[in-house]
Parts: sequence; structure tokens; C-alpha cells
Amino acid sequence: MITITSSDLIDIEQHFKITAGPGAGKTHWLVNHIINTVKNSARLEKTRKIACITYTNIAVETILKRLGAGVTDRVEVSTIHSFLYKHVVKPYLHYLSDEFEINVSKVNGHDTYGPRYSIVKNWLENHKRVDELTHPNSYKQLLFGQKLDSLFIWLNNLQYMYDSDGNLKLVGNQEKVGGVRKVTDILADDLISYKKIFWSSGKVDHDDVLFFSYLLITRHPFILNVLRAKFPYFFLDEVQDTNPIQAKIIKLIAKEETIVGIIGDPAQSIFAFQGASIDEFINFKLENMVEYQILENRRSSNQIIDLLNEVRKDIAQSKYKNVDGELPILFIGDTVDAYKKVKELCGEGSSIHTLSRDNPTANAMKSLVALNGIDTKLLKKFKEADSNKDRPRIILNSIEAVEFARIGDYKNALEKMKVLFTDCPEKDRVNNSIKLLQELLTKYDSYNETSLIAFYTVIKSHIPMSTFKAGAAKDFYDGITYTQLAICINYKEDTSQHRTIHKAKGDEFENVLLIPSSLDFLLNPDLENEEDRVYYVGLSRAINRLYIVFSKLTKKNQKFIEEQYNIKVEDLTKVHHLI
Ligand SMILES: Nc1ncnc2c1ncn2[C@@H]1O[C@H](COP(=O)(O)OP(=O)(O)OP(=O)(O)O)[C@@H](O)[C@H]1O
Repeated sequence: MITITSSDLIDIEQHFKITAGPGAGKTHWLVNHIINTVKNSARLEKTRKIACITYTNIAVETILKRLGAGVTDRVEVSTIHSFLYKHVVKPYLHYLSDEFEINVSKVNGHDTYGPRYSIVKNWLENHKRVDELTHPNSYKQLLFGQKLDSLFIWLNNLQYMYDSDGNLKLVGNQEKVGGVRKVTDILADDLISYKKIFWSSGKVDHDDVLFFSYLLITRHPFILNVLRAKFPYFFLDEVQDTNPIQAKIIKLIAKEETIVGIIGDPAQSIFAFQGASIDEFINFKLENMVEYQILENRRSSNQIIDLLNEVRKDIAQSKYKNVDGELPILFIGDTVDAYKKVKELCGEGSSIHTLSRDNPTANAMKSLVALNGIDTKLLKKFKEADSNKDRPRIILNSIEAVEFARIGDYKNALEKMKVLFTDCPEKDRVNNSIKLLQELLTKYDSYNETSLIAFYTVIKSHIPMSTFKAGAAKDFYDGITYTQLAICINYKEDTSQHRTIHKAKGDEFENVLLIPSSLDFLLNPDLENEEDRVYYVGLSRAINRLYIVFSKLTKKNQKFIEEQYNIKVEDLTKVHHLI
């Protein structure tokens, strides 16, 4: 392992892997390396390009901005899904169309496609082992109430995985089987037929992009040659969150001609729920690959780096800037009180970012709603209470569209609305979506604090929905407000001041207030554990000042934290909590 700094240049004609902690300058280094490659490569010629793959659309924009105008036309910066869709799936999908019943002419990009009643019904009715689905799990019984909910959850968590022979298979997640546990063996026998229902109408999921790409390049190796001819360099940032299919594809590309470079930090791997695996990065090897590490932290104050080094044991980052700042503070008490206190400490006009563990808390911070009354499980309860086959989906998509639009993300807002008008021709889909979104935004004040029925009524004048009979669904809609439910949604791209830690990955902020849902990451830190890594990522986003808030702490734990860490504990309640 060779130690470098983020200003060092390396040989551009050798595969590389760079491992470095937060704020080490990985992204900064990558941008410089691209510029250096454009300047000095003898293999780029006039039309060939560098592929630069990163994890989110926001990261793509950051890299493009930092590259500057002179270089961007020599580089293609994108997410792995967009890259593979554009260069593998779109041009070659017809090779798979017969086998997988894909309506290629209707495929237009990739999106998230969850189970829908009509699709699941169609799949079960035609399932090759439908005769084995017997009472109390007949296919009709599976299409009702709790069983239908469980089936939806299971189908929402399907994954492509390699079997022991190295073949890619679509499998269900054993931890998500719930009420359909008894029949998943039968159902799992024909999951591809479930997918084919989507593919036959041109609907390709994000995971399908990886699956189809892998099949296409392994069955038709000339596609790999085309990729290598177009991209003699292939660099990937944030590789600690890569999944096994991506890693295989990258290794195949690297076999000839193309120089591959990967960059990452195992301690910042926080997307296991999307199929990422930390081992893919740690074990990633290529022939003649040179391994580098960067041991500095160029982002944070000395006091913040001390805390990061106390939590993480495998490396000790050095303090590049060597700037002294305030000691990090752990506030005990109410989150909104802590936020007000942080504003006071940072001074008028300073920007403060709050980073929360879950969506409801991050969203509540957006409107500074007192957090005590928030039910983080409300979304789940909503889906359980309303078992109507279309209504909950229409309501949730519309809430997401409204809330995305309210933070300025009109692109994703419109996408959410368009899904509700799939039966119209494309032109009407857009017009109808804009019309409904506009009305919902104009009437926001009329429904946001009243029962969910008011919101439902506005949508119903645009989209037909079942009316309510007395029962659990009606009680639920009467009993909660739009805002209570809206607080639980997951923003697609959140660049606001109040985000989840996951949405802050790769970013940095002057002042951070971290809102964890447990203090275990300080009481018993173990970065082998993803939950602790999430908080490590949160802590490491801060440049100048770092604060944490948690509702309660025993005297014993307070003493432990004060002894163990470079941190001050301040009780906002003034009354000590003795638990
Ligand atoms: N060589 C350098 N010269 C000037 N500034 C640098 C250099 N390297 C890094 N920086 C600055 O240090 C900060 C951290 O760098 P960067 O965001 O690239 O780190 P990173 O390793 O990608 O972080 P993380 O993994 O935590 O997202 C940024 O503000 C960046 O501009």
C-alpha cells in the first residue's frame, strides 16, 4: 500500500485502488486525476472518453462542476445505472427481448416499479404452480388484507444474486417474507414471470439494468470491446457502496485495454439495504493494480478529527488544516431546543445542517415541527389500514409529488405524478400531471393541517378512486392530517438543510447537528456494524462545528462518554435524567 496525498499525481496507465477516510480528498483527487489523464493520455484521441461513475445524481453534478468547462466534453460522468442503460441496455436489449418477453420499443429509461394489485393478480393466476397454492394460502386468499401486504413487501425486496455456479438469479429476501412465509418456496419458483409482466409493457427497474447488462456483456462479449473502445479509462468513486453485479461488470471491463480505478472508504459503506457489500471494495483486485491510501483529513477542525479517530480504530487521520475549533457538544434534551441552541452558538446567518437517521425526523426538521408527537411508523400503518388496491398508491405518490415540488425538485415531482396517468397518451400524461400538481400546490393551505380526507377529495376530482365505506381505512383518513403522513416520505434527491445522513453522503457542511436514534455508536462503537458506520458518516460531514442531540442519557453513560471522547455533554433540560 502506497501512501499519497490528495495533491499527488499517479501513473495514468495502471489500474488503481484508493482507500481513504472521510474528508481525505478522494473526490478532489479524482477530479485532478481526470484532468491529468485528459492532459497526458496518448490513448484518448479525439473521440474516446473517460467514464467517471459515482453514486448519486447529486455527486455527478458536483464532479461536473469541479471539472470545469475545458474537460467535461472528454468525460462522461454518470451513475452506474445511467451509464449501463445508455451504453449496454438501450443499444442491445433486443438480444434478450424474446427470452424475457421485453417490449423493447416501449422501454424508455429505468425507474422504481413496485408491485401493483393488477400485476400481482395476473402473476398469481398464471403462476406455473398455482395449483399448489391451497387454503389458507390460495391465490385468492393471498390477494387480500395482511397476506397481500406481506406479498407486496416480499416482492418489493427481490434481489438479483449469484448462485453457487455463478449464475445470476432473481431471489426473494428471507427476512421479508412475513405473512407469506409458507408459500414463498412455491412463489419463488417463477419470479421471472412476475418481472416479465413489467418488461412486456416496457417497464425496466433500476436493478434490471444491472441484470440485463451483465447478461448482455457475458453472452455477447463484443459489447465489452465496444465499451473499451469508447472508454479507455473507467474510474469509480464511492465504491464501498457497490454491489456484486457492478463489481463483476467492472472486472470484466478491466480485463483488456481499459484502465480501471476505484476509490472508496469501507467505513463509509451505508447502503447494504440496496444490495451494496463492503467486501466487494475490500476484496477488489485486478492484475497489476496499485493500491494507495490517503491518511489526511482536509475537511474538519482538529477537535472533530479527534472525535472521528476515537470512533474509528483502523486508521488515524492526520490533521491537514491543523485548525482548532470548538469541542463537539452532545446535547441531552429536545431536538428543536438543541437546534435553537446551535443557532445561538453559531451566530446569526450561519448555515446549520441537521442530519437525521430517519426520514420522518429529517422532514419534521424541515418544518421545525416538535418531534415528540411524530409517529415514524405511520407510513406502515397507513398501508395496513387502507387495503384498497389503488387508493394508497395514488395518495402516497401525490404526497411525494407535492413535497418534492415544495423543496424545488420539480423533475422528480412530475415523475411521481406521471405514474398516476399511465393510461393516457404521453402528451396528456404530462399535461394532466402538471394540472393536478399545480392545483395541489395552490390548495396546500386548505388541506395540510386537516384530515387526510381533504387531500383525497382534491385528487379525486382528477383521478377516479374508490369512495370510503365505514371501517379501518375511513377511520385512518379521518384521524390523521396530511402533514403527519407527509413527514414520513423519502425525498428522492434532498439538497435541503435538513436531510437524512444517507442523503448527506459525499457532502460537507460548516456546522452540523447530528440527530441519531441511539447513542450506541458512542457507547459501544463498532464500525463492522453498518448502523455505527451511518453515524460515522454523519459526524464526518462537519467542517467547523459538530453537535449531537439525544433525548436522554444515564449519569453512568454520560461519565463514560466524557471520559472516552473529546466531547462536551450539555443537559438542556437542566434536570438530570436518572434512568
Ligand atoms: N489537494 C487539495 N487541495 C485543496 N483542497 C482539497 C484538496 N484535497 C481535498 N481538499 C478539500 O478537502 C475537502 C474534502 O475533500 P473531498 O470532499 O474530496 O473528500 P472525500 O475524501 O471525497 O470525502 P468523503 O469521503 O468524506 O466524502 C473538500 O473541501 C476539498 O475541496
